[in-house]
Amino acid sequence: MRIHVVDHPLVAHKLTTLRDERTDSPTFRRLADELVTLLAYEATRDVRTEQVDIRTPVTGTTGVRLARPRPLVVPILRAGLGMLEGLVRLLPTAEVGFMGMIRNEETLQASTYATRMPEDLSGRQVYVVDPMLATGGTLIAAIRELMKRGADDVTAICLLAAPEGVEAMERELAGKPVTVVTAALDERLNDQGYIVPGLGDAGDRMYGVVD
Ligand SMILES: O=P(O)(O)OC[C@H]1O[C@H](OP(=O)(O)OP(=O)(O)O)[C@H](O)[C@@H]1O
Ligand SMILES: O=c1cc[nH]c(=O)[nH]1
Ligand SMILES: [Mg+2]
Repeated sequence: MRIHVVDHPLVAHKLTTLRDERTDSPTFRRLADELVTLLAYEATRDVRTEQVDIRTPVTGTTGVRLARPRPLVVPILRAGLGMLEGLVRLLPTAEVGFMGMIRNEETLQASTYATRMPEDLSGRQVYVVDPMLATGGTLIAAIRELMKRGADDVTAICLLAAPEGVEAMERELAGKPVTVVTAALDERLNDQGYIVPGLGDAGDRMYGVVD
């Protein structure tokens, strides 16, 4: 597994406002959208392309376009939904699959309540988006499901990652073709499994508190 922490002043600036408890939901959603677009630049570095012959108004030339099969983007509901548009804007040929997952706040175990994506992902590049990589339970389960369906190259784009979650992914997905791109690797998890300093509950901050 590869991890890439994007070190860029614009990313750091936007992330600081995102973390700030005074940032309201509309601003939080806008910043999450902007941040995924910046992270996508790094995350799509190895997106597959094919050569194409075109004519400019001046001459013929050879360029590239996104290859088939199309990449698949998978937001992990709820909070991952806030990162979807920012990514598909840059990957116009991508298809979109959905996974609804929830972490039990007592046991910290992740469970899946909805899945809607192709059964056969053989040969597909998949981009999973979820703002928070905390214990790693959610992302590990999601990536296992994608690989069970045949995905051969998975990139996870997160806004924040905890060292505990990165270690769990390295242990559980050792040797798998997985890359994690994140805006920051934070200090640790607290006793409730929240990332420190973190930004709180990403889903609640985007969409409001659910009982
Ligand atoms: O790495 P983990 O310890 O598994 O935690 C990370 C998960 O927790 C959050 O989702 P949550 O369960 O709060 O669902 P929500 O997006 O509906 O709020 C977050 O968006 C991740 O999916
Ligand atoms: O800090 C955290 C950890 C898990 N999920 C969140 O939304 N925030
Ligand atoms: Mg949540």
